[in-house]
Amino acid sequence: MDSFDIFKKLSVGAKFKKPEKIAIHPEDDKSTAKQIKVKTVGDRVPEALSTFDMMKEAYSLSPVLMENLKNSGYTVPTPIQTQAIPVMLQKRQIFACAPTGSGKTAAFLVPIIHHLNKPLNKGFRALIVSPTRELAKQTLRECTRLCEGIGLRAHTFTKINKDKEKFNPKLAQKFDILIATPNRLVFLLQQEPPAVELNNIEWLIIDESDKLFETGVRGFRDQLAIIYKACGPNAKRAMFSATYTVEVAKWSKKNLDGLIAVTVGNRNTTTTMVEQELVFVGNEEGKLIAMRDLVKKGLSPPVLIFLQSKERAKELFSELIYDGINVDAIHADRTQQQRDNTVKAFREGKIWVLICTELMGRGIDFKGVNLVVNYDFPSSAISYIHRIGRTGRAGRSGKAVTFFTNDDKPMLRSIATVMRDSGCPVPDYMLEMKRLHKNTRRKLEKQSIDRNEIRAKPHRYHKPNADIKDPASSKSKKESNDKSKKVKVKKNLVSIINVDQTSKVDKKRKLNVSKERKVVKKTKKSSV
Ligand SMILES: Nc1ncnc2c1ncn2[C@@H]1O[C@H](COP(=O)(O)OP(=O)(O)OP(=O)(O)O)[C@@H](O)[C@H]1O
Repeated sequence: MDSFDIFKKLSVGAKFKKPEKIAIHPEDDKSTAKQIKVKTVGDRVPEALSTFDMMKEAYSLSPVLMENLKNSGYTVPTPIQTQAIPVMLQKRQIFACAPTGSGKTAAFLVPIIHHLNKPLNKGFRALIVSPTRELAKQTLRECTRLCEGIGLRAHTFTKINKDKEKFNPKLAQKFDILIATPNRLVFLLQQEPPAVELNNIEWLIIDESDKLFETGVRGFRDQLAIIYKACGPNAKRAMFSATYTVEVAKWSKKNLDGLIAVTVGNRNTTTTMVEQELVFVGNEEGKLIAMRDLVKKGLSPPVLIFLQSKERAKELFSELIYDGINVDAIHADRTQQQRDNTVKAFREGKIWVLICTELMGRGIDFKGVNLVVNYDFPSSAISYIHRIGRTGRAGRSGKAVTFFTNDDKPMLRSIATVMRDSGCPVPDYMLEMKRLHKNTRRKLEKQSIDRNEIRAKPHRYHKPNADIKDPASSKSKKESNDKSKKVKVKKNLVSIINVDQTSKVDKKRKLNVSKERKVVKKTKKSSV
């Protein structure tokens, strides 16, 4: 029996039957469409659209915009679009919650493009706030596509053209729509004089609103307060997200006059298009074995692999690149240019497996991702929903595999509950596990688990799991450090031997691995 057979014996992974295909469009399948409930709360809710043509008749949508929708392949509105578009076309403020990959971007872009109508040369009139630069760029692409032939121009800030961003009223006047991350925007707003003018904003869209309301390290909430103030009291606001949090709902109810809340399907569930699997892997070595087994069985690219930190993303990259997998990694330690290149290469199919952190967990729309692997267990149910939502988008099916170890037990119940609520059968024992107190859960969500390094060789001196006694744990730290150094040196020798047998690109990437390993060792703190 080899190590993999042992792993299989140990595994209590739950394999789930593939969900039935559910229609993204009401017309695709009338019976299933009825199951996608669109709930609204608010006064005088506008009639939902059943076709895009209804917008032309009821709201005189421009033929060019209608044509652009058609050219994007949008022939029938998705459930969120059926309701959010008419709400915004009537200039009502909205709080919208709809599953991942269900077309929320077009749901807010179409009404703002309609309202802005044509370029006025008076600067930004609509602002879309996105949590990451990658998402901002993606939204810019969709916006540019939908604005074609209308003359409206959208802009996003990047670090690369930092200098050009210095207050330049002429440059800013050419643009109508600004798509920005809160960090960058607040930085520019706080320049003396402000490097960006938001006085004319008519629509303020907060994409991934629950993320931006998190009171995290970056203090998104404080940043949003600065942005709101800069936009002035007349800007209409719209909040969009795939996940619901009480904080955003309460804030919206209190602050948005005439609010209409729109919810598609059940709150905080995953899309039904994703087949979900939870796999117990014992410990960190088990994860690598399980990962290699997935490869052995045959991966169907594109594949996304999520890790909890940039250090771990680098470590897994170092392992998988040796296996000859067409892999790359994206995380906060890479330059903006490197991140852009990696995203582009993955979109173009030049990279098949992309290792990433929470940075890519939200909003990113890679076409046709077949598999999401949660190599590290997500820190919260919300994170799980967004991560696995990178597959099963726009009516396509997908698969998500989540590895867990003994260390992940405390959060297992909440993920299992999301799976059950999304229609996946889960073993009863997971649902019967102890429910964590709200405060404990929040604390756990904020701190990432201290995990052993990802390495092919067994960890002779790894942190012992609760159930496994490690005979080496009593040895002095110095001794174990010395031994692990020896293993590292050996591995680097192996990499040099392999380099000769590979292509030029692989040679370069593999040689970088040794350098990256050293950096990983130094920066052991966990962040994306
Ligand atoms: N009416 C439509 N018909 C067909 N495809 C659509 C339609 N609207 C949007 N799409 C496509 O669906 C995919 C997902 O859309 P989008 O990225 O807006 O999802 P989302 O709801 O914002 O997801 P997330 O919550 O993950 O950010 C995109 O590829 C988009 O082009």
